[in-house]
Amino acid sequence: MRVLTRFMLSAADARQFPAAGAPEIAFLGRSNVGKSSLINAIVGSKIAKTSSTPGRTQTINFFEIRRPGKPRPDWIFADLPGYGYARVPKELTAEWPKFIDPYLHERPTLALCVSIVDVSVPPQKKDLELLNWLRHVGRPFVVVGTKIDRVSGNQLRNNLLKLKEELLVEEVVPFSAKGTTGHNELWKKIFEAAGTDAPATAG
Ligand SMILES: Nc1nc2c(ncn2[C@@H]2O[C@H](COP(=O)(O)OP(=O)(O)OP(=O)(O)O)[C@@H](O)[C@H]2O)c(=O)[nH]1
Ligand SMILES: [Mg+2]
Repeated sequence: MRVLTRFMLSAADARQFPAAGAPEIAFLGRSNVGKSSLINAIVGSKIAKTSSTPGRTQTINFFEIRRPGKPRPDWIFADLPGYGYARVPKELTAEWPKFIDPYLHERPTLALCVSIVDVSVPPQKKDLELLNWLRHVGRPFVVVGTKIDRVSGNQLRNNLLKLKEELLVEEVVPFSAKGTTGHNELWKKIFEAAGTDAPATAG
């Protein structure tokens, strides 16, 4: 889908969050799982910095997303720092719960958490921990299984099944940032969760 994007700010602290506005979509997952790439893929431009070095995104980065012709932003996308990567400085890891917890607890306009997992590796304990955290906070979430371009056929089916079993979810949306799989499906979830006024269309 074609959208216009605007970088708002990077917040390293709850006091720096932008004023709540349009329904907000948060993108969460382990370090290097592909959060920033997923955002770039669905908006069709490189707004979020990606890197093969885990721990690249260390702040919550906010973006306004607007459909062409709309006077106001339709959504705010929040690219969250990855968690659970041991090689980032220890102080920073210690900061994460403090930093993300107020966001998940208090952000009034948070409409959907997109919880991103990697289908090319077995389900990880950290993935389940994040979902349980979201369940505890009571935030709606959708699980997206990214990097499907790295696995094929049967293996993909098996990995998706295993993810559903171990993460205790009914659905994992297959996705690739290197192709088009899952993009429309994810947009549909965003429209539904945010109560946006028109269905997502392809293209
Ligand atoms: N093959 C493949 N590689 C991907 C996909 N999505 C992301 N990657 C790669 O995975 C690496 C990490 O991607 P990022 O989008 O920076 O990951 P992130 O979760 O934002 O990382 P942090 O911000 O460090 O937590 C990069 O090398 C990407 O090119 C995908 O769908 N397929
Ligand atoms: Mg990132």
